[in-house]
Amino acid sequence: MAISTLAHGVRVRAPFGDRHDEILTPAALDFVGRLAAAFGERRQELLKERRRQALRLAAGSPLDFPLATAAVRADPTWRVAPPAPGLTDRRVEITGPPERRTAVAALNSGAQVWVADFEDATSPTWDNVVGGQLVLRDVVERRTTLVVRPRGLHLDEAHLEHAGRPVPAALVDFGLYFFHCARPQLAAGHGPYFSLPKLEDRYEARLWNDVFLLAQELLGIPRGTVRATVLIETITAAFEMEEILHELREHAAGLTAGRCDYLFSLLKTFGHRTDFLLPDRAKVTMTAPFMRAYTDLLVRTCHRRGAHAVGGMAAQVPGRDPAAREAALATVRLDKEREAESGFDGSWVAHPGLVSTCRAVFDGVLGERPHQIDRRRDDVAVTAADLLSVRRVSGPPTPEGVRANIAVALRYFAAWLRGEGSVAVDGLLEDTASAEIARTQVWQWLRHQVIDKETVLRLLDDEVAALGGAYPWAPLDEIRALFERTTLSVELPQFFTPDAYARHLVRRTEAGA
Ligand SMILES: CC(=O)SCCNC(=O)CCNC(=O)[C@H](O)C(C)(C)COP(=O)(O)OP(=O)(O)OC[C@H]1O[C@@H](n2cnc3c(N)ncnc32)[C@H](O)[C@@H]1OP(=O)(O)O
Ligand SMILES: O=CC(=O)O
Ligand SMILES: [Mg+2]
Repeated sequence: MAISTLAHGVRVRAPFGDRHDEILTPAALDFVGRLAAAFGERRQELLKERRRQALRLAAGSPLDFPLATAAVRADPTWRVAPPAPGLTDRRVEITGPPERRTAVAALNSGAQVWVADFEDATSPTWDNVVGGQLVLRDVVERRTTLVVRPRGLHLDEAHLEHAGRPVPAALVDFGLYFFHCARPQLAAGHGPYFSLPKLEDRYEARLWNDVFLLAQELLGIPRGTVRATVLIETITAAFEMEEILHELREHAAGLTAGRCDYLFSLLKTFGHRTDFLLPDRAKVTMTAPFMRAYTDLLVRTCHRRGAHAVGGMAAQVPGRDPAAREAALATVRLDKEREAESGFDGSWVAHPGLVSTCRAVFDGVLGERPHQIDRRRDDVAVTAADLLSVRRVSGPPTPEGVRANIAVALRYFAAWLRGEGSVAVDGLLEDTASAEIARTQVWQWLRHQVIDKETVLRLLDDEVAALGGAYPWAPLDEIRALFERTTLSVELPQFFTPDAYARHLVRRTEAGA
C-alpha cells in the first residue's frame, strides 16, 4: 500500500488510481486538512452527543420542541438568504450517484437540479469517492444546477488521515468539491451548492455553517455564496427545523423531506417502544398521519422563512415492462400531486423516466411561478404528539413482509459491497436508507417478539440461497455475517455502513482491489 505524506499532515492511505492526482493535489489535500484540523474534534463531540441523546430518549425522556429556542421559533422577522442563481425554480431535482453514466443522463434529463449523491446512493469505495469528484469537476460548466450531497457526519474516510485519524467523510466530500469546483461554479453563473444529510439537531447545522464560513474565507469567496438545503430525515431534526434554518440562514436554501431515513430514524430512536412497532414497510406510506404531520410542518417552516420546501423520493422506478411502468408512473404521480398540493416547491426523482411526470404535476400547480413560497400554510399546527403518533398505523408484520425485508437487506448489502450504492429490486429503488429500514424493522420485530428468531433464521437461509442464485458473484458468507451483526444483535447498530465500510471497503483498497 502506498502511504504518502502531503501538505498539512494529510496522508493518502491508498494507491493513486487513474487521474486521482487531478483531485488529490497537494493544495486540495491541504484544504481538506485545514477543515479536518478546524472541525474534527467538534464533529466527534457532536457524535457523542447523538449517542447521549439516543440514550436519554431510550430511557424515556420526552422529545419535544426545545424550550431554549422558543424565541427563535416565535420571532416572525428572520428569513433565510434569497435563492441563489439556479436555485429559484427547483420543481424537479434528480438524484443519483456521481458516476459518469448517470451524470450525463441526469444533466440531459430535463430536471432543474442534479443532486450528486455521495450518501444514500453511493457505496463509498475509494474509487467511487475520488472518481465522483472527477465527474463533478468535469461537468461543472453544464447549465443544470449541481447540488452535492456529501456523506453524513457519522462516516469516516479511512483513505485520508489527519493527525493520525481518518478524516470525517463529510469534510472530504465537501472539501474536495468546494476546492475544485466553487470558483468554476461561480464563473459559470451558479455557486457551490450542497444538500446536507442526516443532521440530528441545530448544533450540527451550526457546525456546517462554520465549515462554510471557513471554506469561503480560505478560498477568498464572498461570505454567503454557499447554499445548503438540509434533509430533514431524523426524528430529532423534525423538532428543530426552524433552528436548523436559523443556524444556517445566510447559507440556507431550504429543507428536503428525506422520508426514508426519517422512517429509519423513527424506528431506531424508538425501537424499544411497542407503540412504535410498524407493520410491513410497504404499508407505511406518506399518507400515514405522522408522515403527513412531518411534511406539513416542513412546508410551513420553510415558507415562513422564505425557503424552498423540496419533496422526497417515491420508491418506484419505471421498469421495461409497459404495465409495470404505467403502474409506477401512476404511483409517483399521485405522490407528487400530494406534495405539490400541500405546498412543496418541487420534489426529488430517482430516475430520468420520472422527470416529466414530476414536472407535469408541479407545472400544474405552479404554472409560470418558480415556486410557491408565498403559500404560507398558516393553517398547519403540528404538535409533538402529531409527529410521534405512530400507534395509529401500527400493526404486526406479515410473513411476506419479513421475508421482503430480509431479501432487500441482503441484496442491497451485496450491491454495496461491490461498489453499487443504489439498485432497483422488483421495481423499487433500494439505497442505503431503505436498506436501513429493512434491517431495522426485522430487528424491532425480533426485539418485541412479534416474530421469532427461528423463523428469521429459516428465512435468512432461504434468502441467502436465493441471493446466491441471483448474484453468483456475491460473497454470501460475508453478506450473511453483515446481516447477522447489524440485525440480529441485541443492541441495534446505529448504521450498517461504518461496520461494512471498515471491514470490506477499506480492506479492499488495502489489497489494491
Ligand atoms: C432515500 C434517498 O436517499 S433517495 C436518493 C438516493 N438514491 C438515488 O439517488 C437513486 C438514484 N437512482 C438510481 O441509482 C437508479 O435509478 C437505479 C439504480 C434505481 C436504477 O438504475 P438502472 O437499473 O440503471 O435503471 P435503468 O436501466 O432503467 O436506467 C436507464 C438509464 O437511465 C440512467 N439512470 C437511471 N437512474 C438515473 C439517475 N438517478 N440519474 C441519472 N441517470 C439515471 C441509467 O444510467 C441508464 O442510462 P443508460 O441508458 O445510459 O445506461
Ligand atoms: O435521503 C433521502 C431519504 O429519503 O433518506
Ligand atoms: Mg437519506
